[in-house]
Amino acid sequence: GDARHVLGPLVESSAQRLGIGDEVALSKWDSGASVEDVAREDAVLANAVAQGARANLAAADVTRFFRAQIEANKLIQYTLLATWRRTGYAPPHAPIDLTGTIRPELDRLQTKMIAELADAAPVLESKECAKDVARAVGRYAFEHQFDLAHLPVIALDRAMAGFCRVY
Ligand SMILES: O=C(O)C(=O)C[C@]1(C(=O)O)C=C[C@@H](O)C=C1
Repeated sequence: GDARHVLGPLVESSAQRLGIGDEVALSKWDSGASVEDVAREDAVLANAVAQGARANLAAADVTRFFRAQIEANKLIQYTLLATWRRTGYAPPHAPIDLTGTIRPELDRLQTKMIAELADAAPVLESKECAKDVARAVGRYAFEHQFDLAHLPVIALDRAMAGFCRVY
């Protein structure tokens, strides 16, 4: 139905955002910086609320959504870093510029996600919101042949849990 149509792009973008989390984790492995950067989180949320307002999205809906996106990103990072710490090494990679390259990439993706959030806004009013979201993630997993217990899917459920007003 309609929910399926409008939630698909948001789920795809959320998965893309989590994929960038892999890069962020590698940069933090190299720099030794903490996963959590509260000042950056505040900047991400403030920017999202401002962009959301121009798309007629309520601050509460935008904040709840991007908070969950950030929490899911940290889940990915903590899991990857712990895995690398246990083995003693991370996958080989070229130097990563978090502030010059990765965060601007997250910012560009966010602009796209605000538009997708606006397209999906009618689902917020549905009593089936949470079910629709859970099914949208399930469809993504099925299409990509990911097991539901696979970390990217677990993180995607976490990331999308902020979409609905009640989840
Ligand atoms: O930019 C970072 O340093 C990230 O780790 C990414 C991110 C995010 O999801 O936007 C996640 C955790 C940090 O607390 C801040 C922001």
